[in-house]
Amino acid sequence: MSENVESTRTDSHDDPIFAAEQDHLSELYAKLLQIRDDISQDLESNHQGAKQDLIDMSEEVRLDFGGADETIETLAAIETLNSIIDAYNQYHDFNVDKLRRVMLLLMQPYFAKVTLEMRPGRPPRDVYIGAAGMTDERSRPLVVDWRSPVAETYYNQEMGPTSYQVDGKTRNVNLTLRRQFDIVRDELRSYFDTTVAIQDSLLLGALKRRHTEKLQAITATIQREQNEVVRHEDVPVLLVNGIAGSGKTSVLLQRIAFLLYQERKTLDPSQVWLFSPNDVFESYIDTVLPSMGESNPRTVTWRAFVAEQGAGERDLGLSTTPEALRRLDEAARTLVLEPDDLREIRLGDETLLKASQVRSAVEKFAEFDVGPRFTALVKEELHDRLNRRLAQMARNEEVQEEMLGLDVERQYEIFGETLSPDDEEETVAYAKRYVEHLYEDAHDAIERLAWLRFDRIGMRLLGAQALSATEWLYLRLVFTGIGSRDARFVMVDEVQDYTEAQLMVLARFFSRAHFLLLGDEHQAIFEGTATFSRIAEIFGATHGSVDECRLLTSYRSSPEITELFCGLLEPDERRRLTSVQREGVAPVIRSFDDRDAYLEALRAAVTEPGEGLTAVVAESDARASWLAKQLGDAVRVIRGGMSLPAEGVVLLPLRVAKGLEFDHVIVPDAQAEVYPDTPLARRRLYTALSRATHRVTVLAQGPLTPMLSAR
Ligand SMILES: Nc1ncnc2c1ncn2[C@@H]1O[C@H](COP(=O)(O)OP(=O)(O)OP(=O)(O)O)[C@@H](O)[C@H]1O
Repeated sequence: MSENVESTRTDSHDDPIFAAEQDHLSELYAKLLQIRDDISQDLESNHQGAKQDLIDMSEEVRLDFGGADETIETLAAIETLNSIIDAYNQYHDFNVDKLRRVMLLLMQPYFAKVTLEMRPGRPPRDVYIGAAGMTDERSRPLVVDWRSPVAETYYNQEMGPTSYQVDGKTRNVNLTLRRQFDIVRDELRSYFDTTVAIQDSLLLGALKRRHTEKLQAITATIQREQNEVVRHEDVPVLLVNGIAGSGKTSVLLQRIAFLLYQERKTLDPSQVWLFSPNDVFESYIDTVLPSMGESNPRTVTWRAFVAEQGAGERDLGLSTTPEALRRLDEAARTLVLEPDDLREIRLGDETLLKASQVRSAVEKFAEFDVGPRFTALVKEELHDRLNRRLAQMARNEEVQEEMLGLDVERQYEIFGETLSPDDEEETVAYAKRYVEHLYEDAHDAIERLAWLRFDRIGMRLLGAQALSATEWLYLRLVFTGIGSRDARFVMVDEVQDYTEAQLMVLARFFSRAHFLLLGDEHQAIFEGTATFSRIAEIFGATHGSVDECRLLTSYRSSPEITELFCGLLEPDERRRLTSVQREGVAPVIRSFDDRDAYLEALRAAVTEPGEGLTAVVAESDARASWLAKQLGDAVRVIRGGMSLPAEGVVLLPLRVAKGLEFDHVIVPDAQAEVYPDTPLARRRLYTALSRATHRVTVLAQGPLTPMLSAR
């Protein structure tokens, strides 16, 4: 990064600009406090009002199920009561949301201001940008949300004529001032004016701070290349290739917050899926979105996804080849289902549709090739047959008696009313609802395709002894065409660690969703994973087009560390990468001929007093166990499902360390034997070293890996 040009930093109270900005802040803060108090009071009085109304109403309502008339009256009264509660809730939700935004802003009302000439000749307008938006009582903006269209002018980092997009239209404006603030509550600590936006003073301040055990939102300091991803137009697939520490995970979370804001009327967080590498990582990122006032999306690992889909007990399928999936696709075209490929529909001990009935439903559509249409037709037929069977059961007197013998509470639970059938016909109608209630899972089983033995079919098609989870999921997709109709966005972090077959499953499972795929080819730490060009081909085939972005600056690591891990890359590539300049410590790289000296150095490194969190990143799980024995209490072993401590020394295998960061990283076993000069070992070493923010210690037991030189 080049040097900062014409930037001022001030914290002097003699500065009139500082004084004016502090005045503005104080005034705005008072308004925010007022808004907070008004809403709380409103909520409280409404709550009390609501409480009183509800008490009054509920006292009027008598639960009287004596006869048909009384029952109807009681139910009507309960319904009125419910609608009152709903109305309060809606009003309440709006206020609660506003209160949430105010509380967020009271911690830091804004972090930047842009002054814009909206139209030539008109006085310029100051726009203050914060983590959330807030208007005053006359609906004038006090602070605008960082995701609002006009805030783009801040992130664009273009002085003078610039533009932003509103509803697909470009608005041209003139940016005359871009000011950043360091604010805590109502106290202005300093401000920075950037006339030529090159170096970001706020960014340097943020990077100097020691990292915390949880990832932080980067809202105030999103950089230009990152903003292109965060605010990217909605495309079917966006593939981001970024070096270690370039903010991929951060950008991913900001993008989710951006989408939730932009599509707030229609997008629910549950329609956003986030695939993360492991559950330590899941807990590392779980406070970022809530700190921005948003809910977390559905976060899953591949393992959890597979289990959720009912394929959990199989081999995860990490060695499944794309050819195997293509063979399934092809073989399915001429597949003739055999009687043993089908299964009866049962619930507990009760068989609801016999195997012969399932078979005849399948035979009815034998002229269709196996595929979504065939499956939909058979499912419909099975639902019909099940309905007929349930109708038959409803005429059974034993069932009717069982129903009439239900206690009142259970009747209410099932029917929303108590039973008082007048005649035989009505009794049968109730009994129909009763059996539908009892056996509703049978319809689900039909939907889930429980009548197909995928393992048997797949094993026959592939001539294999067993199906992997990947193959099983894919075969089911051959039958259904799609997995999720509900998901709208699927984000995959660390995409370089997925195999082609896994990605083929995801692309097809979420064929209607838009994808954001982020990764770093140099961090592919497993054998046999997909290259970026293959990733683009796979998603191009299912989604039509793939847009690509690059992130080339490292924000995590000091220049010394960035130089060390970038030194492992091809010279061509290395030249394009940069890091943010700040003070750093030279890495320590040492090798030892004898084991005792090595262990002594390792123990010294882990017990050496240091700030923050230190991680010993072991090359494999086996090495992590060996090291745990050697280092004993000096380190805390991190396993799946745990979260990181704020400080101290942890020991974890590379597989778990990926995606995380630490103040100090110790890479043990850096001998040639463990890290030979192979492409895979190079990527593993690059991944381990790039976890460090400030310090790196590399220790080898025997000759050092040829990829590094001692220093
Ligand atoms: N614009 C930014 N402002 C402040 N900090 C940033 C910015 N971008 C990234 N960072 C910080 O840099 C570090 C690395 O970010 P992040 O983990 O998102 O990168 P990554 O590309 O996913 O890394 P990796 O691929 O190596 O796991 C984090 O501490 C993050 O807070």
